[in-house]
Amino acid sequence: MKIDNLPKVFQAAMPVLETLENAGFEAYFVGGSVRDILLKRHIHDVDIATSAYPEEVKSLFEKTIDTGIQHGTVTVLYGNESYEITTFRTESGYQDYRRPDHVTFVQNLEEDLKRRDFTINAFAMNMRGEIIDLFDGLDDLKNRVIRAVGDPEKRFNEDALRMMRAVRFMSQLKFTLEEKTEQAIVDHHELLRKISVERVRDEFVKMGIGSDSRQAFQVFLDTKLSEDVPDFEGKSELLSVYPKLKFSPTMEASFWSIIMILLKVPNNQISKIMRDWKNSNAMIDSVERIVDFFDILSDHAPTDYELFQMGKETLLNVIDVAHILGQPVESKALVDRYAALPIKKSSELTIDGRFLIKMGITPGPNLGKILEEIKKAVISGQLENDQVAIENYLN
Ligand SMILES: Nc1ccn([C@@H]2O[C@H](COP(=O)(O)OP(=O)(O)OP(=O)(O)O)[C@@H](O)[C@H]2O)c(=O)n1
Ligand SMILES: [Mg+2]
Repeated sequence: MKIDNLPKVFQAAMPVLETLENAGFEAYFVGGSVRDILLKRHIHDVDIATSAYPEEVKSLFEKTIDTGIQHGTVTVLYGNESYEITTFRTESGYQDYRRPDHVTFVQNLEEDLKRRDFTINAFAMNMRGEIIDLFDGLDDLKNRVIRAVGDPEKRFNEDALRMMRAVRFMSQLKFTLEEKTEQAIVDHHELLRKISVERVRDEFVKMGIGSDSRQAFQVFLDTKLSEDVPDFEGKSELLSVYPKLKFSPTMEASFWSIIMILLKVPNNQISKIMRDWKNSNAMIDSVERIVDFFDILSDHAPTDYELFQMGKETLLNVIDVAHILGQPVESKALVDRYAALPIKKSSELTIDGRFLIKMGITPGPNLGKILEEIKKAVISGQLENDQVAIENYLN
């Protein structure tokens, strides 16, 4: 099979492959980008595999970074892009179920593709757009099946995170899980405990916001993978409720907020669960805000001032969450109202504290109150955002 008219991301990388081929090496696009071009999905980054050793790759390009040189990966900066170029390798002697503790470079593409997790992730594509499919991945793509390359038990023992990747891809791609691959997860789910929470979390979130999260969550439960992710109060209820949701959240913060709302987690305990999953402080803050404003929106139509406080991003998240939880909100009206607010940020006020002091108001908490009152009046349209108007208003 051959792909004509390769998308721009591949075109831009052509000179890199060409340089490697002209120097007598083999070079291919591999991994998710080849899968995604075959599925006509958006391609976010392209990975390259080559028969050249890392030192040889480095000698061929002007700007390189030693990304993971002991594992064979060099990043090449070319044009405005960067490409991870990895020497063909096998991975033997996995010890911690996470990373190869020993990689062996090989001269042969087949060996490299054999070590990969799923047939749909084990394609290679050369410069001419020809697809190399050694494990019938094209059939699996057609039948929309996630199937391990070779022996699934081996693949999961090499890297237990792959079990989470399996359910994540089910959700993202709306694929089903091949029987033996699923059985191997049932038999080995507890290996997931050896993987860092951060890596598990990233897959968990991708599963939660994928387009078929219901089906994927169900398999996540059925295979008992769910027993090997951070434990928290209400986890089992959550996991059984989630597949019943009709839609998938579109954003990571919405996903976590839905979890908190479904579990009725009090706002002051949100950070505990979020921290168990090793979320960043920024993510924790967003989720707390979304849950707060979701409560407000459930209670009454937000005032202009509340809309201002929410900000565009939180508003979109709250709408996302409300939609999925089946709570009717007039999302277009809200977004339009937000867009029509006289100011979107406090810094857009034409006056500030210093202006008020110059007007003779004494610094202190009272000044803050007056400033806030002016802001409210401007936001609600009672007062023009204009220095003279504000001066008159205060006198
Ligand atoms: N645990 C893993 C992770 C990756 N891979 C291989 O390395 C490729 C690139 O990995 P990565 O970028 O993590 O995943 P993608 O499949 O590209 O998915 P995404 O679109 O999310 O990047 C995968 O396609 C697969 O061939 C693997 O075999 N086992
Ligand atoms: Mg990738």
